[in-house]
Amino acid sequence: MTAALLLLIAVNLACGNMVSAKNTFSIDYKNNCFLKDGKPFQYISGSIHYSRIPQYYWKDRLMKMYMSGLNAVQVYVPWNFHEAVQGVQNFTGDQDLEYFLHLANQTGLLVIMRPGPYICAEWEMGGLPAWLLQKPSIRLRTADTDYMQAVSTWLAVLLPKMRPWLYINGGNIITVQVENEYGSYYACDYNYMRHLRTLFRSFLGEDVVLFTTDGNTDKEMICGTLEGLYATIDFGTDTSVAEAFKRQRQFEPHGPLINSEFYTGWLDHWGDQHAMVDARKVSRVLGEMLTMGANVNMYMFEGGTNFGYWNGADHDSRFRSVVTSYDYDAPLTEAGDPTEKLLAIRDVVAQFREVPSGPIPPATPKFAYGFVTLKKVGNVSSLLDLISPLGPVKSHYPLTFEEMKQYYGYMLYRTALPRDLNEPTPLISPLNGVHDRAYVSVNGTFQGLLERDTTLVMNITGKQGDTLDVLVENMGRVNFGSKINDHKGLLSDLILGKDILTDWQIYPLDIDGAIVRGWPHSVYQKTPPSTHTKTAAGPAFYYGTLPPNGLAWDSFLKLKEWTKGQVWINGVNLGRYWPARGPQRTLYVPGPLLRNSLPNNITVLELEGAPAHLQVLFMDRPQLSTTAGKS
Ligand SMILES: CCCCNC(=S)N1C[C@H](O)[C@@H](O)[C@@H](O)[C@H]1CO
Repeated sequence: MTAALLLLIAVNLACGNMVSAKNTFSIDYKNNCFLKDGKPFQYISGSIHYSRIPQYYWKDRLMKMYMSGLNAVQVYVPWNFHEAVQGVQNFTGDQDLEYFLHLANQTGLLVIMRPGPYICAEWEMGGLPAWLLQKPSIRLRTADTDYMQAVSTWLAVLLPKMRPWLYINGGNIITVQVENEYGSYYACDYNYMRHLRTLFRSFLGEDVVLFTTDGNTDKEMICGTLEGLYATIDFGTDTSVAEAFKRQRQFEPHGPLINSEFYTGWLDHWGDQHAMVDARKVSRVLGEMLTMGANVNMYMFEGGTNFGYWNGADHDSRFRSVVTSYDYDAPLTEAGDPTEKLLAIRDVVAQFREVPSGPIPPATPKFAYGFVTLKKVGNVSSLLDLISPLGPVKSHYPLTFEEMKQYYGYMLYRTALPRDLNEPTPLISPLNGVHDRAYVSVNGTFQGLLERDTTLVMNITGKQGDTLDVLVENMGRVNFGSKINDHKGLLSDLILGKDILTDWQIYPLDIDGAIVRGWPHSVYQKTPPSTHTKTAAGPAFYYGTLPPNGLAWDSFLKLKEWTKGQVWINGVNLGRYWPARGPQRTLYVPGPLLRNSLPNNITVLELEGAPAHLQVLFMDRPQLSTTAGKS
């Protein structure tokens, strides 16, 4: 053990007893630790995102975290999860943040709150609402007046809700993070961070511990830290603990050592191999940090799911969308099942604090409901009156999702072919303006696709006047780095041969609204759709029912030999599937969304091509790591 490490250990073990004082939580700079009610306190925490777990299961996950020996949980607040539409804030049901805090409190868990306003988290646009992009020139995560106006309005709603939950006010929130890894962002705008510090102090008071988190490099710490905000770092199992905390000490010579995000696993993009981190490495490095008296938050402890359209994306060399599962190879699986990694972590924690006696609550029961054969409803192009009831907006040039004031999901761009295309003719996105994937049909016949960064040209044929339909999918906005101002739709013109395509009819698609209102089952339950080939390539809806069987247990939906699309069960949007690319091959189906005595409505939007068998399979185990190509 190096001298530096020994010194760090010695200093941090010197955290002595102080005068006890009820409901206080502060930093003891003399003894390099937190003081909770005047006594030394070390948090051993795990990240859990309520926005990725059905409310029904919040208590189950929190209990498992408590029984694992944790004394705190770390929570992000995704702004867009609560305010998807500007000015309409939702804190009910799965958005009931205060109920989540109550359950954590009831379970005996303290809370490290991370309200953003930006959170990264592989979440759509890092938690920022897409309606911010209605001002195309907005400079996100800076002192930009329009951005700060929206942030101030949001925090004026959120932070007063958090104030009573502060530990120093009798609640369970012990510390609050300002922004998120700001040092990783290009802007390095100290006025922005000062604005936020003022807002957080004005709503939360002078006594709560405010902190920042950054990667442990000089540049990140220089741009991410600010006077009055305690600087913490994040790192995983492949970083030297001593080196990392030495970096923190450069910015916080005194006070507790803190790793705010100790990566227990990692995220997956579509097309990746499923990321896994060895449990023995996690245990070893966790033990090393706890031996030094450091405070550690394990990111993630329970990952959950990117339901609906909530997944984010990364854009380094190219755009890479994050998968629906946020399993993260975390100690609790996506479905909340304890793993060997959790047991190994609990054994380490038991060396430093008493872990609750008794068993870890078991995995929730899973059930393999078997096969369901679906029926085709029809091609997207033929169903616009149902899924786009407001009808098209006419525009000479294409409009983006944000200009159309639809922020998530899918949008259909329609125009007429300007001339006969007797030979295959290139349809080109010369400025790489398809964000993110476009499914192209002529007169309802699928002819291929364009994809951001990878497929900028495809060939089509047809006759003058034929209907050209371009269905564009928003695959999740970039959540990290300088490209988070990620507009969606057709951001630039499409060229057909040498002609710029114009005179568009742009259909916003409210698929979720139609399905919540009972479509397509309410329409076709009695009279199945008349014609339609059983399958054909191209964007189309399929539907079926899983019969009730007296059980509403968790399950995993496998769409074997389907290509790419979206699934809804009983009106709930389960998220995206893409078995053609992987690594994820099944979608998590939380038992509470199933009905045990009524038929369960299944709706599938297949974007490229359904298999002839039209079957989907409910299994009792997930498949998150099969390599592409295997089904
Ligand atoms: C591939 C680039 C990932 C950037 N994100 C990083 S470093 N991370 C830090 C970030 O604070 C957290 O929200 C998560 O996004 C985490 C990765 O799971």
